[in-house]
Amino acid sequence: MPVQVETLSLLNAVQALALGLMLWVGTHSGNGRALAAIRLRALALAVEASGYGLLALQAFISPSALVIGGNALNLLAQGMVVVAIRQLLGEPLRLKTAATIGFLGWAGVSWLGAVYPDYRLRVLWGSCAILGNVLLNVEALRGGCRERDTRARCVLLWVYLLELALLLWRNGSLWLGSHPPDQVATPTPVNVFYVLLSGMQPLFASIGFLLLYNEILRRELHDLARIDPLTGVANRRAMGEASDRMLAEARGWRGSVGVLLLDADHFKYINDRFGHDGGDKVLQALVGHIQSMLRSGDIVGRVGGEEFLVLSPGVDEAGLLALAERIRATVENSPMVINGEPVRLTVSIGTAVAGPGGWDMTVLRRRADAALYAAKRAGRNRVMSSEATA
Ligand SMILES: Nc1nc2c(ncn2[C@@H]2O[C@H](COP(=O)(O)OP(=O)(O)OP(=O)(O)O)[C@@H](O)[C@H]2O)c(=O)[nH]1
Repeated sequence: MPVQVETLSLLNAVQALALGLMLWVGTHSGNGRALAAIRLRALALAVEASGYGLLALQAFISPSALVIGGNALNLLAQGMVVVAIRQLLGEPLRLKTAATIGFLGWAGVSWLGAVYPDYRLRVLWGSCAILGNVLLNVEALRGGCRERDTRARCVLLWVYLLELALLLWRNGSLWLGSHPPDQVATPTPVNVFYVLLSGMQPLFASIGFLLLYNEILRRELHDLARIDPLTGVANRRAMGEASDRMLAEARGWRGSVGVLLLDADHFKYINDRFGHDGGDKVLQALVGHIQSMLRSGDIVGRVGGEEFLVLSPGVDEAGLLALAERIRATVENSPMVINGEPVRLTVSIGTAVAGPGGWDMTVLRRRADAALYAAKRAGRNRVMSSEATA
């Protein structure tokens, strides 16, 4: 069945335009980095559609205008996709690199189309520009097929891999074939297949892009559900998951996990004196002090209003008491200034160590809680071990 490049291009233009419109309208309300990236992708599709539109109208356009205009639109759309993917992933945008690739690609292709016409060199030059953009995308998506929760990155990586294969095949057939065409509109099997597949590419890439958007939103939701919004540390739920993980690991290699339960002393007074906002600032500063004392691998989380849990793998009783004492002393000796007034805060800490014979987090929490209660009763601003209060 004879297939005309113009007809295919028209179909591609309609498809890219429809996809772009759907993405644009579907994300029109709302703000944020991810939505902005989708809208940029939608605009890129509209630009891509214009490129295919030019190819469909080639009978009415001079060949050099087609080369100059068509490639300008194509390369512009590719540059926009590079930026959109990077924006979606939160990677550096590489605007300058994308613009340089686009400009050099367009200038070379235009030269080899209008001034010194050479179709094979023109395709090769344009392919190098496409290769540059694809490599930028692959770099942003790197590692996508390694982890289970980054499957959408993997899908997009495959789409770009197929694009590279298509480029290779097109150039190979041009340089090695016996009767190479002299422009993309010549209806040779290679050209028809190239326009057909490259026309489907926006569809595949858009689906991949939406999958990626979904993956990123899912991860953001996952994180949001596990972060305390006031202090930015793990919340009770995340600490529950972290303690299960840590205890299971330590149990595997017969190690230990230290548990610190820390409560700000007389916090009600701070709220009464400085207001709830002032109290919030004190809690944020307190978290900063705790974090400054932790080793890598230790985790702090907020498990109550002014109550924090620290998990420290691989420590023994003495090490844990030393860590607790360092935190207590740091808080006591670091006066904070709220609304221009100095605030002295102290904390009470209860400790417990998980090890052979005691791996149950509920029991550990209860022991640390009892030690904390003992520290409060003994006058506050002190560390108590569950061993001493057992
Ligand atoms: N600013 C602020 N205050 C909070 C927050 N969550 C809990 N609180 C306050 O923390 C105070 C806790 O008071 P209490 O449980 O009586 O304990 P306390 O005054 O610290 O006394 P002790 O623990 O016995 O030393 C209450 O006033 C709560 O309103 C919060 O997110 N922000």
